[in-house]
Formats: sequence, structure tokens, C-alpha cells
Amino acid sequence: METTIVICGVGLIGGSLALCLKGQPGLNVIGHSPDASLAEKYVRRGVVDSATTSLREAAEAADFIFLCVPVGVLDDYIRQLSAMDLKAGCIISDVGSTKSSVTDCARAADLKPAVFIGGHPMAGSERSGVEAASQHLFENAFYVLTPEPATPIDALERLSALLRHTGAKIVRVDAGEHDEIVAAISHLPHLIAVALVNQVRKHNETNGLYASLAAGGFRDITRIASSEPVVWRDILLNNRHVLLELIEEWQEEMKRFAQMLRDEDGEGVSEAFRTAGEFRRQLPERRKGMLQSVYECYVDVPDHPGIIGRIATELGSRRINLSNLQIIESREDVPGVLRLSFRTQEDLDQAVTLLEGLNHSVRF
Ligand SMILES: NC(=O)c1ccc[n+]([C@@H]2O[C@H](COP(=O)([O-])OP(=O)(O)OC[C@H]3O[C@@H](n4cnc5c(N)ncnc54)[C@H](O)[C@@H]3O)[C@@H](O)[C@H]2O)c1
Ligand SMILES: O=C(O)C(=O)C[C@]1(C(=O)O)C=C[C@@H](O)C=C1
Repeated sequence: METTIVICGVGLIGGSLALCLKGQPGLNVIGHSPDASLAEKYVRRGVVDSATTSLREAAEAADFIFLCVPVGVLDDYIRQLSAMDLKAGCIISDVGSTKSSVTDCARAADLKPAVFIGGHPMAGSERSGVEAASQHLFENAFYVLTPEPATPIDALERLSALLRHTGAKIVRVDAGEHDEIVAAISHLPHLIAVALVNQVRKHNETNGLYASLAAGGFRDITRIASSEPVVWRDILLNNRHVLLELIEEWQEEMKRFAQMLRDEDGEGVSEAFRTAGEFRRQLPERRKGMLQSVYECYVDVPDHPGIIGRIATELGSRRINLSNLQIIESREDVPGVLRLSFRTQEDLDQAVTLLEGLNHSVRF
């Protein structure tokens, strides 16, 4: 018998989930959007088997419903679903970046005979919309589920089994604990990236050299400042209580840095870099799909015509596979920097040996 999966909001995350499930034997993937032109686009791009603007029609046929919309509209979806004639055993899940409020809402709503289990894939991108969806987005990432003590174990097992198609590692975490952790490792970093970019943007209004000289460091720490504004508005407002505490902690951290600079405490500054570097090196390695290459190095390239082509050719002739090549800066008066990305550590190691042998300066 066919299993019907409904995905509400086929954007970056909903679309990536749809691509993992569509085409698997016995699965029928239906996209839902209240906007007819979007529903039509989901089908045209081949991300879902069919699409509809009718939530009731899709939901009442569903074995699984995934809510992949901004956090601010999740509760409204839960309430609408609670008024529908859902199939017995239907599993409703979501992919929202916060878990407490949606879990509370689902507990309060009468969803029977359906079951709600909160979810959050710990993978994403600063891109958005169905155009950014990728079948590989969740590969080897963690996929958090937040079941409650009353969640039937067979429902949890059925959801986990379905999500194995994503290639992600399923972990169970309490919803409140989840929100505290992601505030520190995801929400605060997004907020800081945006504040940093806006600080530089203001300086740049009076001196355009700020933007011109911004190189790898600024780009690396601020990539996520380009994330989707509505999605992030909802996340930050929803998790504001945790974030407000973390912002205070952050301000203390900045004050400590300021004091070290005032005191010309070089030992303190280098110790902060040492402990941060040590912790960062211990972060679990994640071999992910195509949206993120982890094996990267930076190569300084003098502004000689054809140099980039020569580097790519040298790598290719030794069968070292580049997964991405990005020119970070290249102008007449500024030496260029290339960011080279590889899929494996082995390719990266071979590339570094080769490029250093050719007298290029390589950094990580
Ligand atoms: N972006 C990430 O890195 C990331 C990672 C993990 C989880 N999430 C979570 O996934 C969810 C979706 O985010 P995304 O990055 O895929 O965003 P997205 O903008 O790519 O997709 C959002 C989808 O929701 C639809 N939508 C937006 N507002 C709606 C409304 N009011 N009513 C109905 N549909 C609406 C859009 O049409 C789109 O299909 C969010 O809850 C977000 O917190 C995001
Ligand atoms: O890689 C990115 O661009 C992301 O923003 C992904 C990211 C994160 O902060 O790590 C963003 C939001 C999520 O809910 C989960 C993952």
C-alpha cells in the first residue's frame, strides 16, 4: 500500500526533504502551498509528485505531514490540522528551528487520531526557496526529534525509519534543552553575523574601502547574515527568552576582550584564541552533501593572467577532484585569494602538497 507524505511549504528544507523521499518505492509525495503559483512550481521543478492548495484535501489523505514553514506559522497549521479528519496513526512533524512552542501547541491541540513529533534537521543554508533544495542537504547531519513521554514508540519508530532516507543521524532531545542549545550554536551566531555586517555597512557608507577590502575572514563569519529574513525573524522572536540571556553573556565576553586590550594583555588574548581553536578542532567532523564542502584551503595567487586556470589544470592532471573553486579577491592592486574545496581530506592533503611544491602560499 502506498504511503502518502504531505509537505507543507516546499522551500529549502521542505524541498530537500521532498527530494529525499520522492521516487522511493511506495512513497507518494504531495506538496502544499496556499499559493497556487508556488504549488505549480513545486511540480514543475519535479520536487514533489503532485501539489495542492487545499490543506484539507492533502492532510486527510496523509500518512505523514511535515510542516516546513516558518516557525511563526507552525501553531496556526497545528490548529487547522486539529479541525480535520486525519487518518488514524497519521504522523505530523515539523522542521522548525525551535521546538518548545510547537510541542506545547501540539500537546494542547486535539490532534487525535494523529500523533505529533517535533523535528529539526541540523543542516541548512543561507539560501531559501525550492530552488535551493538539495537531495544531499541532510546527509550525515544530525536530525533532532523531540518526542514526549506520551509519544507512542511505534510512531517514533515509523518516523525515524522514514527519515533514514535523508541520510541524517536521528537523535532524540528534549524540546527545551534543544532550544537552549540551538540558541547558542545557531541563533546567536546568526544575530552576531547580522550585527557585524550592519556595523561594517555603516562604516562603508562613508568609506567604500571597507567593502572592497573585506576578504575571507569577513566572508566566513558573515555567510549566514544572508539568510532568509522572515524565517530568521520568526526563529529569533520565538526563542527570545533564551537568546536574551545569551546576549548578556556575549556582552560580558566582549567586555572581557575590551579589558584585555585596555590592559595590553597579550597573554590573555592569545590564550582566548588557543582555547577557542582547541575547542573548534574537536567539533565533530561532518561529511555533508553538496551545499557545504568542509575540506577547504586558501591559496594566495598573484594577479597573473591564467594563474587560476593553471592551478585547476595542475590539480586535474593529478586527478585531485575539486568540489568548488571561489575567487575571493582579485583586482589589479590586491593579490587574489582562491578558496579551494574538496570532498575528501585525502584530496585536500594531496592538493596542499602539490601547491606548496609549486611555491604557492596555502592557508586553512
Ligand atoms: N534555513 C535553514 O538553514 C533551516 C535549517 C533547519 C530548519 N529550518 C526551519 O525550516 C523551516 C523552513 O525554512 P526554510 O529555510 O526551508 O525556508 P524557505 O523560505 O526556503 O521555505 C519556507 C516555505 O514556507 C512557505 N511559507 C512561508 N510563509 C508561509 C505562510 N505564512 N503560510 C504558508 N506557507 C508559508 C514558503 O512558501 C516556503 O515554501 C523554518 O521553520 C526554519 O526554522 C531552516
Ligand atoms: O548552514 C547554515 O547556513 C545554517 O544556517 C544552518 C543552521 C545552523 O545555524 O547551523 C541554521 C538553522 C537551523 O535551524 C539549522 C542549521
